[in-house]
Amino acid sequence: MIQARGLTKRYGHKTAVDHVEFTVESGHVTGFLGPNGAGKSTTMRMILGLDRPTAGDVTVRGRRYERLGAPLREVGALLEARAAQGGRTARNHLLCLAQSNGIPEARVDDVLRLVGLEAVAGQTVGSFSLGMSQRLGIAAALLGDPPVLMFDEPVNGLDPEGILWIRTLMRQLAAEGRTVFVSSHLMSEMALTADHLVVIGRGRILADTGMSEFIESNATSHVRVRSPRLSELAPLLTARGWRVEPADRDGALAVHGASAAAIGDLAAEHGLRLHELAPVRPSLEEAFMRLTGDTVEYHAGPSARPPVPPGEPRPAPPPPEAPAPGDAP
Ligand SMILES: Nc1ncnc2c1ncn2[C@@H]1O[C@H](COP(=O)(O)OP(=O)(O)OP(=O)(O)O)[C@@H](O)[C@H]1O
Repeated sequence: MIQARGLTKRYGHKTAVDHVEFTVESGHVTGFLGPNGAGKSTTMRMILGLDRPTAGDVTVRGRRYERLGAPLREVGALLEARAAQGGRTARNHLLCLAQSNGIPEARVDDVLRLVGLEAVAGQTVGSFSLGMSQRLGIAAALLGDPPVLMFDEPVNGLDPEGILWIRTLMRQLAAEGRTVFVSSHLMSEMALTADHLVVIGRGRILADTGMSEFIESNATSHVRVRSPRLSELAPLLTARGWRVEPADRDGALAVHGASAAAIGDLAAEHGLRLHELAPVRPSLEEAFMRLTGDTVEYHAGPSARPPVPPGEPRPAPPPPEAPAPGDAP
């Protein structure tokens, strides 16, 4: 279990983490989400004693990191994939870690096998791809067979097979009763991996809740409807008080506030054929964007902005640019 109480970190005038309270329970994969610069890495570094809190504290299994007798046996972490010294072989890198933490040599071969790096164990770490470095970092985290594991962006650089592997591994580690705390910006991946979420924005906790509760309380579902007679169907739907808007493709409608059955019945009553009637569950991405929208510090330009979720007011289009001298009218 990881527990933060009043955890605060200031860098000069910048408050990176602001009186944060949360508990990461064992037996679950807990996702740690937040926009860029929200304070995730700073929090993770404080958990691992790499940064000292300005106020408050954070404990792993009831003790601060620096008070843990054999840290690698208590908490394993992947923070920086490229942290290993480039001149060492993968096996030597792990062996040094094992020897300085009283871990038997046989465990090095176990974890190399577990992460699929057995065949390249004799290669220098500097020659590794990002994906191989990620696997090596995960091997180091698992070396002490710890009950608590933390991964910062673990799927970064992994190919689809690697992503599936780490997802399965994390779920398996949690099923064994371990505490698994993982940050990622990949919402679709997080939705498949985590069952609990801690969400941070501008250094403050915005949510600490189960995955489905988070999605349900921050986004709404709708029904996607396609019909060759949409122009007749749409007014009937709005007359029932259901909110109707164009869906994002195919000329379909997104209907909010009605079940698929109710829409189907209404269409049948009026003899209107339907070509699609599909309940759409809101995604983690949609829920995350709605909750954290106000806390995002670094916005992309308009063309790079993600589509506005259904039901949200759309931003006004930019005013037309004045034609440059010489432009064709
Ligand atoms: N050593 C430091 N000195 C000064 N400011 C820092 C330092 N480390 C982090 N910060 C600031 O603290 C805030 C939180 O940073 P942090 O790296 O924890 O965010 P993050 O949620 O991990 O972001 P990302 O998703 O981009 O990795 C940011 O505004 C960052 O610029």
